[in-house]
Amino acid sequence: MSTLKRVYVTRQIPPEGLRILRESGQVQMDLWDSDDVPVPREELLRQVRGVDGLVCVLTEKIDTELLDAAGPNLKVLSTMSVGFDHLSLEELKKRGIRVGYTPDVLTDSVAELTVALLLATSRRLIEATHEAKTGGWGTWRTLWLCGHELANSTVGILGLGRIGVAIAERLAPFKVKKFIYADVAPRPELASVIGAEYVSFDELAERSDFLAICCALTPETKEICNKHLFSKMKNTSIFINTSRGGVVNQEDLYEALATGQIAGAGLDVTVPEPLPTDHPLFTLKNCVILPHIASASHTTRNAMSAMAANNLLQGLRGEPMIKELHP
Ligand SMILES: O=C(O)[C@H](O)CO
Repeated sequence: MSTLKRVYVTRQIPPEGLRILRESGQVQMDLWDSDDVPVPREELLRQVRGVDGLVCVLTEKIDTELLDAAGPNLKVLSTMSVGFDHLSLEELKKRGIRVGYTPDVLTDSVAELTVALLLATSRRLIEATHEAKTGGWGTWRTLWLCGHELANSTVGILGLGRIGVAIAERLAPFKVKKFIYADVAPRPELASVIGAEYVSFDELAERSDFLAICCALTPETKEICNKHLFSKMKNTSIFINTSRGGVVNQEDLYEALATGQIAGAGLDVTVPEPLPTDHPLFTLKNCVILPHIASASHTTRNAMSAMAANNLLQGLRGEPMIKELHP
């Protein structure tokens, strides 16, 4: 009888992770062999039947239905993501299923992209290239395409963790005057790295010239960025979200951008994803929307896939994982 553990991988993850799984000699792996199309739900429910381990990405909802379909053999779930709002943690815990995820390895890439998005939004780069390409570039004009600069600004971070610190470290050389942050509790150790001041949620909104959203999506943070927050922000402020779309009330954000309540927004994440091309946010010049690419560098995606594979194998061996979520 084979001692290989049965594993299903819900996406063609980057090569490093697949290599680790294939060469482990530990698993018999089935794979949804596409990166372009997520595994259809029906197919997923069929494929997970009786598996010992599952590697997923953030497009798969790991909920009661799926765990019921998998059955009692399932002992380890490994998600190739730092975010875990697609997982029913309570249900996983109840069933004693161990959960691996991939923090840290993506911090640099996400921080880098956040800075790029912030600059693209505040200095109106997308509008500017569009104007240059489509004949809007007349004479040099004194106030045309003026944006907002980081020098002497106050940068606010909602949810100070590894990524927020990494963003601040990258922004500091732009001569930011002050970093402030809000969170459920002060994070003195992390804050001291970037000299950030702990403030209330309202103060964060009122004082930030740039507001970077870095908190996880949880029931507490769902749509926490809504008209209350936007109404307290300055009309010169830039709002940047690279965490999860669900932390923002998009109708309220649209209103704030369309009425000039805030100056601009850069979003790498939306609800839903993909955001329909006829969504009102796409009509706004002061809203830059990216298709969830914050961790999308070759190095990082391979590192995430390797970590997801190693987490799974360690979990199946009953060893500590490199990065395990303890719900
Ligand atoms: O949760 C994550 O890992 C990011 O959103 C995608 O890399």
